Amino acid sequence: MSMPKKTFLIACGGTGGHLSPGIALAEGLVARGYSATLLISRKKVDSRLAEKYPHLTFLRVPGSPLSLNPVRFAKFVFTQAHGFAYCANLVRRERPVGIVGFGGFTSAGIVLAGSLLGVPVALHEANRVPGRAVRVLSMVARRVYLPPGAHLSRHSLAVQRTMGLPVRKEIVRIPVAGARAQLGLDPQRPVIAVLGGSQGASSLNTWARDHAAAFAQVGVQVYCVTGLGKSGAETIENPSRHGEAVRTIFSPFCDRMGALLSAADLVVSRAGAGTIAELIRCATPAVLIPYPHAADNHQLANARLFEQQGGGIIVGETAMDTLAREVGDIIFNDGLLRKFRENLQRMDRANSLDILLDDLEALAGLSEPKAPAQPQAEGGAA
Ligand SMILES: CC(=O)N[C@H]1[C@@H](OP(=O)(O)OP(=O)(O)OC[C@H]2O[C@@H](n3ccc(=O)[nH]c3=O)[C@H](O)[C@@H]2O)O[C@H](CO)[C@@H](O)[C@@H]1O
Repeated sequence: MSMPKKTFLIACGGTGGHLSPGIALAEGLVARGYSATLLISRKKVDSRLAEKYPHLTFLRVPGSPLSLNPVRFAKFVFTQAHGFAYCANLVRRERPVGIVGFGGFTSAGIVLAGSLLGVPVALHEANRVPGRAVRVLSMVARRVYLPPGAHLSRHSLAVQRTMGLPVRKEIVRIPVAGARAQLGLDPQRPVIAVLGGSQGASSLNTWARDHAAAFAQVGVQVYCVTGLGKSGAETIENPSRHGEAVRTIFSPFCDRMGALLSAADLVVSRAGAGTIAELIRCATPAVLIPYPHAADNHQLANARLFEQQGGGIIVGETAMDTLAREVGDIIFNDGLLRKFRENLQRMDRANSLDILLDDLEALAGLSEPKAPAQPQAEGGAA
């Protein structure tokens, strides 16, 4: 009779920035012979991202984000209490050997239930300014993974580890002509990809629409991922200065991020930790426009390291009127694009998933502990 597989529970819903590393981790655990269940939210973006992974087990847990609006606060309290009861039952039933939370409101119930029931709990923070969920829940965690240069001051260093963001295994660079053809783009013409994180960014969508004709004039194609519910799929053709048709594509969601980052000469994007890790993995230069209302301005902190390491530049939301000029200057500067790509290749840390898996196995008592990775200097890669 075969032994049941040891199970890890991974709480990673609410945004693509939480779910994508959760999927990467789940696939890594399954490849090492464990079973993994992903706890996600009931938001549309979670369902859409999960669709592509029918071989993984997803559970939609009750929960909603914290809000100071009285009605939404009452909803938060009610759904979190419901979520906690659901998670306590789940832990008793599944008897996981470890629990990993990637932050956000879906982590709270399972992390608290797991720690009360004696399961080793780890938290992973993707951003260079740790979020509220990770700060609060770190009190009960046996391990907290933080990006290079980030610390939780009130915490023992024995609990904290420096860790990059695990990237889904299919996000890899592929040959550019094939990538462009897959996406319905002309393989011969340059491409700018416009990304707004998992929810899309209205100001970047408007910018792409307003500048599509001007980029077409100079032969540049634009591929804009608008975000679910923000607009429908649409392909527009505008003339180049030689009268040829040049494409601009708007798509609400992208299932082939590896192909898109391979197709693009330059990305114009928000500065979510997930997108930045994928830009580094595919060595695609970017102009980052940090979302100005992100908690504690963490997107600016994420973007600053990317810029300091030479992967691209930052343009502030208030300087959007300069964005087209900046993008125009970079897209035709082959020397600068090459330099950005070289810098990005130096940043790649392809093994952060393996380091994470090794440490989780040790934490769950499934292997001998290894020496902790030395905290990295401020300039370490994501
Ligand atoms: C507005 C906001 O606060 N966003 C936060 C959210 O990221 P948010 O989900 O907005 O964005 P990220 O860039 O971190 O991640 C997006 C993820 O979704 C995937 N994707 C996106 C669009 C699409 O069409 N297809 C697709 O697969 C991307 O490949 C990536 O893996 O959590 C991140 C991690 O804590 C934070 O750094 C971000 O600041």
